[in-house]
Amino acid sequence: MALVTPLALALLLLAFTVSLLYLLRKPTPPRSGSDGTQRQLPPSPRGLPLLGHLHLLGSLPHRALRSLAAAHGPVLLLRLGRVPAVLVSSAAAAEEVMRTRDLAFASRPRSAMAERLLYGRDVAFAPYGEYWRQARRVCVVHLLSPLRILSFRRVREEEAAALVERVRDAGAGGAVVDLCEPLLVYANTVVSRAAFGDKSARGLYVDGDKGRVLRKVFTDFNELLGTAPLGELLPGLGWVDAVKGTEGKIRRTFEALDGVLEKVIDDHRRRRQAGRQKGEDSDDHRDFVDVLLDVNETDNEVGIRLDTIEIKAIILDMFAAGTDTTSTAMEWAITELITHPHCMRKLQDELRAVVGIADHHVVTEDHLDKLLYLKAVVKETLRLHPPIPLLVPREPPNDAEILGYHVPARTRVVINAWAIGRDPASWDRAEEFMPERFLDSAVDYRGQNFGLIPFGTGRRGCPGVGFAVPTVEMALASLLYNFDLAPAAGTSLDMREVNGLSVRLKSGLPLVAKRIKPVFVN
Ligand code: HEM
Repeated sequence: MALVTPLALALLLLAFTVSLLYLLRKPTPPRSGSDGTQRQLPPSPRGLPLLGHLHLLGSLPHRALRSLAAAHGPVLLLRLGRVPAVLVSSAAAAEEVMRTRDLAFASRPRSAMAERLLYGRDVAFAPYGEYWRQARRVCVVHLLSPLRILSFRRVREEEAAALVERVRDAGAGGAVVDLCEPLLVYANTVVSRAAFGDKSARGLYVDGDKGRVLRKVFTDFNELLGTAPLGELLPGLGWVDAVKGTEGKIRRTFEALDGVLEKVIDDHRRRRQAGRQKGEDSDDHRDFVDVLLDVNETDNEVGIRLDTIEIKAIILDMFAAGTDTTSTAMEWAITELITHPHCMRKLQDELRAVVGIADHHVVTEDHLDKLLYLKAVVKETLRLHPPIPLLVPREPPNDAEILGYHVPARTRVVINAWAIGRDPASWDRAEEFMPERFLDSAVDYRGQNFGLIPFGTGRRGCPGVGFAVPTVEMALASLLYNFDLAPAAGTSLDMREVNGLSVRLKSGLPLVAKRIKPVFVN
């Protein structure tokens, strides 16, 4: 996270100096509950005044937090600047938060960034309550239902074919391609076409200056959502965000996105009006904007009514939640396969066996059900590299409990899915990439197995799993059916991570893509 300017650094150093004096004092024992009764708080490592435990997070908090949990236990009380937080790092503790006491932990903390960028009316950051219940129902029942997801099958197949062509063209003559770029374009285009429909999405992703500017706006949007403003964590430092330009960037990004959404919604309204006059009313190819306008215009069975701002907020949520996460999962899958050539071979053998080898053969979604090793590869990738390693924080509005520890009301609850996925208590040879572990196993990521929770679970679990998984599988199958991927001669992959809205590869994924067979273009 690019949070620190020289000015902020000076302030942090000052805080450190004050803290050194404080360190000479005895640590404070855990305090009682908010109503004054004595209840046992989770253990808490020694913190610093002002910063609390913020300085311990480092640049990759999921890693630092796993070390803290190893030293102090699976449920820890931390203070991130002025924000109290409980860190959950075991499957048993996660199960208590997301299943046993799911209702108590079904709210989210307030995020000033999300309020600014998502109109304070989205789903993912909304506090638990009537608005969230209704908006989430719209997502689950209307936008992301199995039937709706199936209706985007053609989008995924066409975009996977376009991805293959893009990689073929960029890698012509043995040129090195940073695969992260085409994978992100693929994830973005699939979500854009589902959200806006083919016509409007094509307008957004045109090549040339306009397309580039818009892609940059969406990149900034994801980057901002992955940033915690300093002022939110440390009292009195809100002005630092203004000085370093975050405020201006938020305003510009918000205005640009708002303009795009206004135009797309207006176009849809006009087209729908014209279609109604012609008597057209087909549900087959409705995009998200159409579906939300239907909810907006009709009195439906549960009386949900969305206004234009809420429609814009929900659409932006789909971009925020569904693009970086999906492309990150694909990046890590390819990275692990390249560093485990026997797994790559096994997957490519499976692809040839299922899809066939004739030149005109292409991967379609009909093949996905038969690609069992591919499914195991995706699960193993999400176990070792959950794209959002600390999930999305929860916040109990009232006093609550985790594994017998008292959790005071409005404490932020952070679940380290990355540490849980690598916990030797749940996994044999936990640090190793072994897709075979899933071949004869019913374990999956849909929320019944708390050792594997890349999508969270319970009331706030990800409603986009059914959209994300075929998107990831189609791209991986199409790429690995068509290309042998390898680092350029004399280089190896840099597997270091960088933190953001999702945790991605720091140096990208520079590869040579050697065509296995002529790419068939339909
Ligand atoms: C590999 C891809 C994805 C991953 C790893 C992922 C992960 C997550 C996680 C960890 C959460 C928070 C869960 C919790 O608090 O228990 C979440 C929430 C959410 N995700 Fe996903 N997601 C992915 C793709 C998608 C897609 C494609 C969409 C929609 C098109 C989507 C829509 C949402 C929404 C709307 C929420 C908020 C749910 C709520 O707060 O009620 N996600 N996702």
